[in-house]
Amino acid sequence: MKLLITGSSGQVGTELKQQLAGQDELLTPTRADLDLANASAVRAYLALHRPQAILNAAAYTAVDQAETEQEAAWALNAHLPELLARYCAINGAYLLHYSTDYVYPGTGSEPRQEDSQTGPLNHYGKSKLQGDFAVLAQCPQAVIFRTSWVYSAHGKNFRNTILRLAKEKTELSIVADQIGAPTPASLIAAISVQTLQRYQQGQPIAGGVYHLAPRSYCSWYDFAKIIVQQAEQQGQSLSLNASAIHPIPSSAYATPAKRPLNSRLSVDKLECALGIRLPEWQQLLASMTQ
Ligand SMILES: NC(=O)C1=CN([C@@H]2O[C@H](COP(=O)(O)OP(=O)(O)OC[C@H]3O[C@@H](n4cnc5c(N)ncnc54)[C@H](OP(=O)(O)O)[C@@H]3O)[C@@H](O)[C@H]2O)C=CC1
Ligand SMILES: Cc1cn([C@H]2C[C@H](O)[C@@H](COP(=O)(O)OP(=O)(O)O[C@H]3O[C@@H](C)C(=O)[C@@H](O)[C@H]3O)O2)c(=O)[nH]c1=O
Ligand SMILES: [Mg+2]
Repeated sequence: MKLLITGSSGQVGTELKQQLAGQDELLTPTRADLDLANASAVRAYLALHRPQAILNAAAYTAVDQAETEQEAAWALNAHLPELLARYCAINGAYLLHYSTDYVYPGTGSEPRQEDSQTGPLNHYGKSKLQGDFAVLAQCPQAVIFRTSWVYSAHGKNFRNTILRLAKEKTELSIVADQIGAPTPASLIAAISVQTLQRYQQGQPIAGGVYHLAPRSYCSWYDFAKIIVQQAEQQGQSLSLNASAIHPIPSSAYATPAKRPLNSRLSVDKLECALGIRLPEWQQLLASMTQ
């Protein structure tokens, strides 16, 4: 099958490319090959290459920058998914799309279900929610994985930021009142491959939104502490001790974009659809070797 992976240099895209290598015919255009913010260039690319499935791992993910670069965020997060979904609907192609916990308002303390009320607090979340609506309106068979707090060995993510800061600083203050689930890009890719295989075997899971994250939760503060403890255990030379990481409320950490406090995602729907049990975040982080 001819597969298009967009954003193949990103965290999720890199893992998808690795995990799908050799199995299918892969199209993995870079930004230099194709500017995904340019709708007519994307239409021409699709018309030329005619993929049979699209894994849309491209996005505008700079949350604070999206407050001022709204047009760029909307081009990638809302308009591109709509265009890809229309192509898939017209051409009978399969679409896997990725979304975020930031589409929810973060109220309460219960895990969110896929049909829970949305209400993004920032422009990144608003643009992603618009993308989700557009995908399902154009192509109801599409699968949207809403994930959270993505990290991988390579790329821009919280784990790499903390590992860098742990070599530069002796004290760190990290928000302890935002709760969610850190998700390795490799897990997202593995579940995506499984979902694609179900489609290829003629047994696709139902179209719609699924939460894709580990089944346990923590705060960014908890996550930072374990990241540093793990680096200490692996013998990395750090200037920061895990006991010098201090919990702070979000109100003490000013950022241009507001973040949700409760990012707990219920993963029952995905576990049931695929007949799997998702791991806990601690177990997944422990298996990171670099
Ligand atoms: N990161 C996170 O914490 C979370 C991410 N998600 C969602 O998961 C998905 C994957 O995210 P992640 O892997 O972290 O994203 P990354 O930011 O790591 O990667 C984004 C990708 O999109 C590409 N891209 C962006 N703009 C353009 C453009 N104009 N033309 C061509 N390529 C472009 C980037 O290319 P280049 O390398 O050239 O910049 C890169 O390959 C996204 O839908 C995201 O919203 C959901 C929850 C959490
Ligand atoms: C570096 C640092 C961050 N923080 C806080 C800020 C923020 O609330 C939290 C995480 O920081 P980040 O900049 O990684 O957060 P952010 O970029 O908002 O992460 C989000 O990215 C998008 C793409 C998503 O879809 C979300 O699921 C989520 O992963 O930690 C501190 O409290 N102290 C620090 O020293
Ligand atoms: Mg970020």
